[in-house]
Amino acid sequence: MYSRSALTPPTSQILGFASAAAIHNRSHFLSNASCSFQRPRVVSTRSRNRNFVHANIASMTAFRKYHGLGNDFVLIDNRHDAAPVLTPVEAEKVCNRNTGVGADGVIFLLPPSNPSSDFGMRLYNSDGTEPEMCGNGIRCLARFAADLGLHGKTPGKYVVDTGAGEIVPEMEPGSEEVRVDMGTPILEPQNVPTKLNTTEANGYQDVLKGVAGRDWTFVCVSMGNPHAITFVTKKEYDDMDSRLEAVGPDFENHSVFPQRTNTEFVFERSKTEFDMLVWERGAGRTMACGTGACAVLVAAVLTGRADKDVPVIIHLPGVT
Ligand SMILES: N[C@H](CCC[C@H](N)C(=O)O)C(=O)O
Repeated sequence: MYSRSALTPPTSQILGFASAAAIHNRSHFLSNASCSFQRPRVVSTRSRNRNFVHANIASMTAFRKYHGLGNDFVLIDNRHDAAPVLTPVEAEKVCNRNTGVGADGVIFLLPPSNPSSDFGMRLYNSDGTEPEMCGNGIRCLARFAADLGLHGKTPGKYVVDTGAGEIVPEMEPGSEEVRVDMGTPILEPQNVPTKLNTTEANGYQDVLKGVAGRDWTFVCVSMGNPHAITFVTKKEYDDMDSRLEAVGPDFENHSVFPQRTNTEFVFERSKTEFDMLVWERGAGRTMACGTGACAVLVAAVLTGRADKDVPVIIHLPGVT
């Protein structure tokens, strides 16, 4: 569940998380086999009536696993090089939940790209594509940096270069919680980007026709990455939950979203409580989506479903 402070001028997004990320910070290792990326190949052989297990481990890449409200990531300390140590294809293999470590993405803690920042962040979705920003991901990055004993120029915060500009996660001393101002939402359709006419003159909404067997009214918002938000009835919400894997890609890859899109299906319980189902660009169904939660709040305010000065709660399936 996201506890969401109200929109504060200039409609920046303070993303407070009701339940701090449960942090899994046991170090793990990935093997980089010379010919292709594989996990340590563990071969069980039978010899002299005993089972032998050989781990074929070539070079190693240390990582730690973190999640924010179930949105989980492999984190790699990549400060030694401005380029991620894994390729998108290798990252995709790492994210595979059957043959890899399993994650929604791989996040790289990079050296800063300008003197005013402390670190850089790049990430690959589980399909190997690279998004501009990740709300839960940057929270996990902040915890990762703190667990590594790293400090920013200003105590209690890290200034991080991202594809969406400088983002500053903050950590209360001694607290597990990481809060982050997600910046100002982008609403101009051409900058989301979307070909839908979700302009202010059009009430920030437009209809996408003929997807998953019906038409949908969308609000489109960028938090550095594109989001398409549609408000549905409880019955429609539950129906979408049952067929999200089947139809999610139809929204994600629709031609009205030139850079694809994250899609949020939202049921309005009240002006202060919403249920959010998300099909993420490049990651599919995830338990939570930080930029998505921000985009949903913005869409609710723009359509009069929430008051920008009143905090709201966004409920996520499977997260209590
Ligand atoms: N899949 C997203 C990036 C991760 C966003 C989400 N995990 C978050 O917490 O904001 C995209 O391609 O835009």
